[in-house]
Amino acid sequence: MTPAARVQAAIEILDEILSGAPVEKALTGWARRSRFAGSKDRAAIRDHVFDAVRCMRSYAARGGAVTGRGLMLGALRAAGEEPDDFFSGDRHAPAPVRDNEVSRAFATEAEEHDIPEWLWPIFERSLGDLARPTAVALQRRAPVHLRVNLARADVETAVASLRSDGIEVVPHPACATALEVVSGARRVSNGQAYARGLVELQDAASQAVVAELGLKPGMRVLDFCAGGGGKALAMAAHAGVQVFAHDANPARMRDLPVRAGRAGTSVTLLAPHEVARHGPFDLVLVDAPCSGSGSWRRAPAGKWALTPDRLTELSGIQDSILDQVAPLVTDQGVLAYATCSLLDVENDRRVERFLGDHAGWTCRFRQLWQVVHGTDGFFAAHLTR
Ligand SMILES: C[S@@+](CC[C@H](N)C(=O)[O-])C[C@H]1O[C@@H](n2cnc3c(N)ncnc32)[C@H](O)[C@@H]1O
Repeated sequence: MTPAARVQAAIEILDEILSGAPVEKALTGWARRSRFAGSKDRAAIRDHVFDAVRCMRSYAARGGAVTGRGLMLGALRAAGEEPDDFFSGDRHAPAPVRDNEVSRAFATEAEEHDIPEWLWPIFERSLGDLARPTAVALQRRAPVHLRVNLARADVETAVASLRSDGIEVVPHPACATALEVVSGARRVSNGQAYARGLVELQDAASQAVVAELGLKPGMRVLDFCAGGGGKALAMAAHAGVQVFAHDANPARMRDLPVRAGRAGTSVTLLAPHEVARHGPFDLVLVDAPCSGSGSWRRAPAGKWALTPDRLTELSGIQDSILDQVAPLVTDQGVLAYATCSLLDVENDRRVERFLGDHAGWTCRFRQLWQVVHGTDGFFAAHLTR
């Protein structure tokens, strides 16, 4: 496909997304209908689409319309490309740019920085001086991070194995197990290092959240919101730690046993009615459902789907999960609360609410990992009696 044909494909996919289709579904639907496209074409089109969803507001302003065409026109202008080189009207290329398809000045800072208008005051209050640089970082692609699975290999062995797969990495400062892929990212999931369980795909801040838990041999820990099990697996890589996993939606943990097997570790899945009978636990991790604002680079549609009502609803869910798990923690144990959110209403304010309602508990650790420091945005607090 020509570069212009890739732009035309992105326009069609973006129009589907703007009509309400989920991003992945729109991309796979297009790929299924377009067997002529090679893997490089698909990857380039995917990048166009994700870039445009990340920068939906600013590209629409630069492109003059909230349409697939407007977004791609805005994308080319933002990148300093000459739109006429792509919008040529040639076969498979978009039609030529019309006189009324002009760029306009940004109406607000939120528009310029691709944050929903209603959220900007909360974003600014939460991040202070880092609000603008964080919003800019969220407009860009996320790096690919790997976790070295210490249950299978040390860092040197994993790096050597990745190199023989054609993947170059550098250590990431957020955590001793974290590597950042500098080339060959698309080879990771088909490589030997991954197949043999030496590495897992996991953001460095997610790894750092687990590294800060102070896991020691003999501990029994519960991952209460285990989902796909990224953190449960990272905890299970610690020798002598017994990991239990639970999720309100157990189907989300479906792949966890296979992933644990590949990693040479073990995680015991608990159905909701089994949790209390296995408690209390030395550590309960609540990796809570949240806005996902810290990972909007990877899942940018979440940025536009969030509403004030949903944010309020999430706070209620976060509070009720914390209340529910507090009795599952041993007297000397730790309740670790984590979110991949940058917003104070999901982080500090939830901790303050918990401490206000639960006499005798204190917060002995609190940290926000910042997107501007090269990881997803993540928050963690350790609550003890
Ligand atoms: C942020 S995700 C977890 C990600 C996962 N820990 C990881 O590292 O891959 C939050 C999870 O919480 C689950 N969840 C939502 N409400 C819950 C509840 N009331 N109790 C337990 N889990 C819940 C969701 O199904 C979702 O899988």
